[in-house]
Amino acid sequence: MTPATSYDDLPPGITDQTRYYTNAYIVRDGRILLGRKKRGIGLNYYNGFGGKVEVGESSVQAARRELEEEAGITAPLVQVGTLLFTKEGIEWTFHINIYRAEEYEGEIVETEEMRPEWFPIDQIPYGQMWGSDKYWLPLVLSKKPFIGRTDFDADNNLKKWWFGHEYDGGVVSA
Ligand SMILES: Nc1[nH]c(=O)nc2c1ncn2[C@H]1C[C@H](O)[C@@H](COP(=O)(O)OP(=O)(O)OP(=O)(O)O)O1
Repeated sequence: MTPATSYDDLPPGITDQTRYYTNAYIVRDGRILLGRKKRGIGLNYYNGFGGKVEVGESSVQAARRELEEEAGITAPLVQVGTLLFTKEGIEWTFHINIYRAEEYEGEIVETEEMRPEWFPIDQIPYGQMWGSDKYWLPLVLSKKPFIGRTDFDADNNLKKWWFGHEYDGGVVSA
């Protein structure tokens, strides 16, 4: 059988190891719910709520579980994008499905992992977020399905990126 990938043919920066993650945003009444990360990679960055997809789970099941674990709420999440994230020194690619919802149930709570905070959508703290989010979060807000790739160095500086989405009848790079 032909292998799915050949090392000779891989695009630069990609390995054949992939790990699956999720990231979810609640957008409601002109505001977006972000969480300030309290531990791990991306400490103190504002982000959506999400994490690793566990064995036996679908991506959307993982997204719902992580939202509940990290913010205490449930929501009818719909996928809006996919991000391939690489970081120098990490040998796998993070495949992150991005979700959004306009409604939620439950009471938003601070957890061990995240401190939730609402931001007006014209005051998103991009300076305290992963460097590529300013390019693709607007696509989440406008519900434009997208796919993208972001390559970071070991110090979390954004080195290269590409986002594609469809609009006005064509596919463009944002
Ligand atoms: N908003 C974002 N923009 C971006 O460019 N990369 C992001 C991102 N959110 C997460 N990533 C990347 C960086 C990070 O190393 C990886 C996994 O992110 P997470 O914060 O979800 O991981 P965690 O290790 O906290 O997962 P769990 O422990 O399962 O919650 O995905």
